[in-house]
Amino acid sequence: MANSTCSEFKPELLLAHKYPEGTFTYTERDVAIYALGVGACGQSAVDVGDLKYVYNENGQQFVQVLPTFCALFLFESVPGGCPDLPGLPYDPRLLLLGQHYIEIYKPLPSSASTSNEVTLAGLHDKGKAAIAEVEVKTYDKGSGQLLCMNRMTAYIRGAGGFSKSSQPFSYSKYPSIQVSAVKIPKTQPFAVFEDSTQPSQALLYRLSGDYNRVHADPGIAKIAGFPRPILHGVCTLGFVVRAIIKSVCRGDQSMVKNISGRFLAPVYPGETLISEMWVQGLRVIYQAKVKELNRAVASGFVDLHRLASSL
Ligand SMILES: CCC/C=C/C(=O)SCCNC(=O)CCNC(=O)[C@H](O)C(C)(C)COP(=O)([O-])OP(=O)([O-])OC[C@H]1O[C@@H](n2cnc3c(N)ncnc32)[C@H](O)[C@@H]1OP(=O)([O-])[O-]
Repeated sequence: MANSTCSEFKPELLLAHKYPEGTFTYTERDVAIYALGVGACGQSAVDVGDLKYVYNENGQQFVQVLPTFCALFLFESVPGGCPDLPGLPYDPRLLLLGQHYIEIYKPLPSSASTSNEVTLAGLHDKGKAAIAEVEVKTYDKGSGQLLCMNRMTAYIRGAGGFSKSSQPFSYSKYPSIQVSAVKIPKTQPFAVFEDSTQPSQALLYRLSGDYNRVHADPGIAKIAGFPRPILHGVCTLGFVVRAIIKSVCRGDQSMVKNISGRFLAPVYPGETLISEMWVQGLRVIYQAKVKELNRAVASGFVDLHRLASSL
């Protein structure tokens, strides 16, 4: 439950809050369902780049894992993406995903049991909204190795104003460089990738464990201020990163090191996404637009371990 009974904000209570450790166990079936959820093979069942994420193609022993699969590790510990914030009551129906950041330390196994350590990484009073940042470190239970880190930035409309407006509360436990807003270059993009989401995209994506009702329930979507259910931000991110792997990494998903996304406007299932990419050293800057509206919906960067030799 994303709720609390206190009405007065007590930062010390919130910052001292201990979140329970979560366990997330997955199999190759989960990996394949996730890949379908972020559009793999959505345009062609024999897509040359995508089939390996959903099928043991060419006798490959294991189904390959998309790097954005990491985002799922958070939802076992933070159901619906609504963090428990003691002392700071809010309406979970008004919460949106503002940003998402991922660091990948080890290649993701195609099946594993993981333990997930949850901490509050940031809290900011923006007046009309509160911003809560939840960090999850994921360990492989078998080897004890740290696999990845997710940091979700929840933008909670209507929950701001909990501190003095002359000195708005702001706490962050990580360097600001990790979230620096990207500047979209004025030059022609290195690559542009178009992909359609399906009308059922959010209903398929949620089966991977991200069950926030704003993505499925028309009534909840209306209360949240949308004419119909919206696509999960991390689903949009999955589409974009898959496009970058195809267009810049020449299909090699192991090149991806860090992923950062900021969600600028909602995407409705069924809309067409256009991902524009610019390569700057080992960083790929991207912007995703909804084609039908020519509207930017997400921007950010993907850091790579290396560049493809054919670039
Ligand atoms: C979580 C799980 C549940 C939900 C899942 C989903 O997937 S939902 C689907 C996926 N998500 C979506 O579809 C969400 C799509 N995005 C939106 O609808 C809007 O961008 C918004 C409602 C998040 C903010 O709009 P607005 O007009 O209310 O904002 P403003 O421009 O007036 O700025 C106010 C302050 O907030 C800052 N700030 C602004 N934006 C962001 C951000 N994204 N991120 C972080 N921070 C942000 C900005 O810098 C400023 O601070 P400053 O500079 O004063 O210190």
